[in-house]
Amino acid sequence: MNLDQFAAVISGRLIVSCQAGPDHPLRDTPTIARMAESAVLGGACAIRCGGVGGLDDVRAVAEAVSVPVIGLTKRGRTGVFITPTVDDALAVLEAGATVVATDGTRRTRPDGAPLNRTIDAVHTAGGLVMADVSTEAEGIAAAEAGADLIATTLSGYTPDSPGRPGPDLALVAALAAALPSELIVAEGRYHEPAHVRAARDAGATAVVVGTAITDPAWITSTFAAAV
Ligand SMILES: CC(=O)N[C@H](C=O)[C@@H](O)[C@H](O)[C@H](O)COP(=O)(O)O
Repeated sequence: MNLDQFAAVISGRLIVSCQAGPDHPLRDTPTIARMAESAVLGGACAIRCGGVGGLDDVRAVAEAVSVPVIGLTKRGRTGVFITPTVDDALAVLEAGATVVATDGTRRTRPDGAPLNRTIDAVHTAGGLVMADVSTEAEGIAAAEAGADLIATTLSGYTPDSPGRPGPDLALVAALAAALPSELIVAEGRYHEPAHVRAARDAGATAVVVGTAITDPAWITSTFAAAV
């Protein structure tokens, strides 16, 4: 699938992130695949997956659903941890992803290669790249490096971006203004449909929702708190 085709699939649509942490009761590859199928039934145009479930999750989801998969692996939780090396990115593509999500910040990567090395390798292998950034400057640099999509995924999770309880709509608006011809994806702490609408109004091409759809423990806690 080329970039124009992928853009047509996701424009104005919801992407669902199907992941579960290492100690979560749903941390099981077939369960993640069924979660992805359920998300597609509900209207997800693409599935983001992998994470600590790694390549097994990417493979299983790509087999289970007909929509495109945005795949990633995670190495730890500090520094550059989302699909951090060229080899990781190629393995994600090989596992069946249409798009490889990778850290798009300007921090040193574990293999020492600059971001554009990963982007070029994925492009050569026929894939697309989503750069997960935390600031406007990182998004601009990632676009210059050739990333196909710029996502706000890492806002609140790097030393350069303050933590916050809700989504970073200001970053969505800043990226959309600075990069009018790029695909801007809003991701990170979109917990309500109103947040998703606000991201679209701020200029996001598409919005990724994870926890609020796929983590029953988190969902239960929001109801439990209201009792
Ligand atoms: C920072 C990081 O590691 N984010 C990860 C990226 O894949 C996932 O753990 C998030 O669940 C995903 O970004 C969706 O966000 P939320 O679950 O907040 O809707």
